[in-house]
Amino acid sequence: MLIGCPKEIKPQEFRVGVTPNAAQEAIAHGHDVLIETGAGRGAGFEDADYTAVGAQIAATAADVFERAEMIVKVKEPQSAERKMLRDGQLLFTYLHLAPDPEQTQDLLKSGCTAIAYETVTDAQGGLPLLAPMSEVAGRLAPQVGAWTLQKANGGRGVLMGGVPGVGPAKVAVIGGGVVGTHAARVAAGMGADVTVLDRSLPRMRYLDDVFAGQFRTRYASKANTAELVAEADLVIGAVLIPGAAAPKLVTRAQLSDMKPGAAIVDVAIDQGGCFETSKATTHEDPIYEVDGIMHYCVANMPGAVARTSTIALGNATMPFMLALANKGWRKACEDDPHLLAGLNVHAGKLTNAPVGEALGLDAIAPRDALTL
Ligand SMILES: NC(=O)C1=CN([C@@H]2O[C@H](COP(=O)(O)OP(=O)(O)OC[C@H]3O[C@@H](n4cnc5c(N)ncnc54)[C@H](O)[C@@H]3O)[C@@H](O)[C@H]2O)C=CC1
Ligand SMILES: CC(=O)C(=O)O
Ligand SMILES: [Mg+2]
Repeated sequence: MLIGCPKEIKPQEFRVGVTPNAAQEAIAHGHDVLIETGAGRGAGFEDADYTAVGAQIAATAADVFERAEMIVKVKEPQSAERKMLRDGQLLFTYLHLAPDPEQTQDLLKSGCTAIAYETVTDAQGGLPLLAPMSEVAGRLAPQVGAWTLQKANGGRGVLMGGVPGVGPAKVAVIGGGVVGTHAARVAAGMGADVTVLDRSLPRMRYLDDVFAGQFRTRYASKANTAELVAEADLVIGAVLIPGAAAPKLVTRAQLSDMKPGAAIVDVAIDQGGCFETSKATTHEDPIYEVDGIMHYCVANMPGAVARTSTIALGNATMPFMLALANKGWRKACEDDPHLLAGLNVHAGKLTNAPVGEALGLDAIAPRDALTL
């Protein structure tokens, strides 16, 4: 199979979908790999690193989209990229369709087969292709939250760890999954006073067992969430209902109960965000203020640490990319229900129920798409 990897064009997105290591493995399996010139540079990989393992370099994205049977990317295809997708082409990348009706319509119209990293599952109930970027975004969240809290950025002027004689910042993390756990660990490591809110008792038992003494857990009832949000210097949004639009857990009215200059980092923004006042921002202009509360809502946070993120993502996507290339998408999905769970669009049909529900569109079962 010819595997194509264009350069990412989302603003300030420096990751790349195929690493030289992944290219080398695909070539060893008998496939061809076509990389757009400069695609890896932001992550520290030069064209020569790809040609050294036998990959070809394309001069333009158009060339990659025209020739490749499977496109492997990082971020959802942008409007210009969607115009280049064609009938029968396989797309393997993050999609985040639930909050994005325009992209959904374009993918349906293109006739492509699109497998979304964020809805591929594993046997433990996890999301193996979201997890590495959730680890990165989780660990970045207190770092960007600490920066947002600085006075020059409109924040309250509170230092995460305090100093001797002055107490630390209070941090509330809503959602104790992968993002939430890594955010809580780093915030606690910075010396902050951290509480994680979740609705899953097994998850909170796990967190309590492993992180007792580092941070606390509270059940995410409306009342507990309201209380902790009002007390917090920094609130980190980290909830997920896989595939679905994020539930809105903090209303605009609640901002007036918060301390002026407190900060919100809504990591769940890629699924629409869990604060009513969240709207996606970019690394170029990451923060904005609503009712005295500073919001950081960058939908591709891991792009800021592109080298770490690219290698971590490549480690996770490589076995799935190889299965898709070796067997073709139908057989690969037939053999692996977890990869099948990643199928979001095929032949003009939506194949993910939570996305359909979020957008008010019909969705068919992914297994039924295998015979279309
Ligand atoms: N902005 C960015 O750059 C990035 C965003 N993300 C996003 O971060 C979000 C979280 O991802 P993960 O941690 O991997 O998901 P996860 O599935 O590991 O964790 C989500 C947690 O939310 C909890 N939850 C669900 N509904 C809740 C509610 N109403 N109240 C409290 N807790 C609730 C679940 O029990 C679970 O523990 C996702 O939207 C993901 O796409 C991930 C990576 C990068
Ligand atoms: C998960 C995601 O949206 C990202 O890594 O950009
Ligand atoms: Mg997005």
